[in-house]
Amino acid sequence: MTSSLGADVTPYDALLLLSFGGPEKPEDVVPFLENVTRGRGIPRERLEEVGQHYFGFGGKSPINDQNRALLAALRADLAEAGVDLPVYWGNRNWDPYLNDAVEQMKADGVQRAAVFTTSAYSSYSSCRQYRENLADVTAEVEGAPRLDRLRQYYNHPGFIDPFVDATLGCLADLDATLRDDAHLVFVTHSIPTTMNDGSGLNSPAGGGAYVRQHLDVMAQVTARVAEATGVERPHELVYCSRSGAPHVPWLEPDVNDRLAELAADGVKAVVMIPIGFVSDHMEVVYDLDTEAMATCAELGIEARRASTPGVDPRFVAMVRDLLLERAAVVRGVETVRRSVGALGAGPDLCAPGCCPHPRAPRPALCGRDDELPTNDEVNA
Ligand SMILES: CC1=C(CCC(=O)O)c2cc3nc(cc4[nH]c(cc5[nH]c(cc1n2)c(C)c5CCC(=O)O)c(CCC(=O)O)c4C)C(CCC(=O)O)=C3C
Ligand SMILES: [Fe+2]
Repeated sequence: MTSSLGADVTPYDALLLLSFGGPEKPEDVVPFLENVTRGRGIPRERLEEVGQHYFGFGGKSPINDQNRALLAALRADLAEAGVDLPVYWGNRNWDPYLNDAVEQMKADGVQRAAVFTTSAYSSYSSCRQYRENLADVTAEVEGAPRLDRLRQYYNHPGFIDPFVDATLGCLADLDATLRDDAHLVFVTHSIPTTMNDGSGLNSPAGGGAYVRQHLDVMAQVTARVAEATGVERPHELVYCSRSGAPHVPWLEPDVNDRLAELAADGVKAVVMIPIGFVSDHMEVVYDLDTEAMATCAELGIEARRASTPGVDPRFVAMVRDLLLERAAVVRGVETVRRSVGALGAGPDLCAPGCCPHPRAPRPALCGRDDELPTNDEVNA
């Protein structure tokens, strides 16, 4: 994917990769879970269960190595495109922490950084919570660089195209007798239904954006796969990784429950497409590759799991595209905002009150409701 945007990243003097973070060894697991769930009322049993998922993988989440690979790929891509920009990496919940990255940027004299998050969709957990962390770090680190979060990219071709190819690869890998009737099972992280209701609130898209955005991605991938194979396949969106108290409704159906229904309906093969995840997180390697795959084996369903974008060159180039696009916007230069599907490119700044905190409002950066005097002129 070549960008028509050139290589001018002015006024940015750094790019920050902002991710979730994950444990790297058994001793990390409990403190990591404490970081993630502080003040969130997740039942003890659920935490123990999730801890077991991590211990089952030697206490190491795949997410940090995925980010190290992305960091290296980003640096190589930028260098090759003639973009001279340092790239930093910080996590919300584990080392290397966001605060340390911002301290380092400050020490290096960075004035204004673009921030790419490893989270593609709108919702409190996938968008505003990252913006709250940016507000926190800006408040905590005196003289911190200004931080501009890059827009949502769930419908950018650099995110969609790798899923299309990954799905085609899985179909090709299935026995020819199963291929045409295989179901496309799109999977994302479940969230509380109230969190989905608030997702995108007050923006032109309206509430419920989390699910709507996923349905749009599903429609795109399904149509492209049909075009490439000449076969229209049944498809649907299901969820994994539900947590929280049992009486609180979360998005359903759970992938395992739905697989059981599909088997009962005579479905013999599925391709699971983890469109909720930009790379192989614990949810992908445990909830899908371990648990859902075991469910399929029990049910006699032949299953494949499509790969995540990871370090696909198109996904990596997308980050550069978003960066150059935003830099052009800030400079007041007309630019193309690439997107596919029905919903259009998302805004640079979030709408006031969108994706609200489930309990108590907190300052968040990169919105039109910033309580801190940043980003205002971007929107002017
Ligand atoms: C929408 C969404 C994404 C996708 C967007 C994004 O990527 O940000 C995401 C990503 C991730 N979630 C992750 C891990 C966890 N999430 C938890 C808890 C929760 N997630 C939620 C939602 C999401 N989560 C919610 C509504 C909760 C309930 C508590 C709360 O309201 O916050 C818990 C607590 C235990 C549990 O309850 O499961 C853990 C350990 C990891 C790291 C994985 C690794 O190690 O590879 C990643 C990438
Ligand atoms: Fe999560």
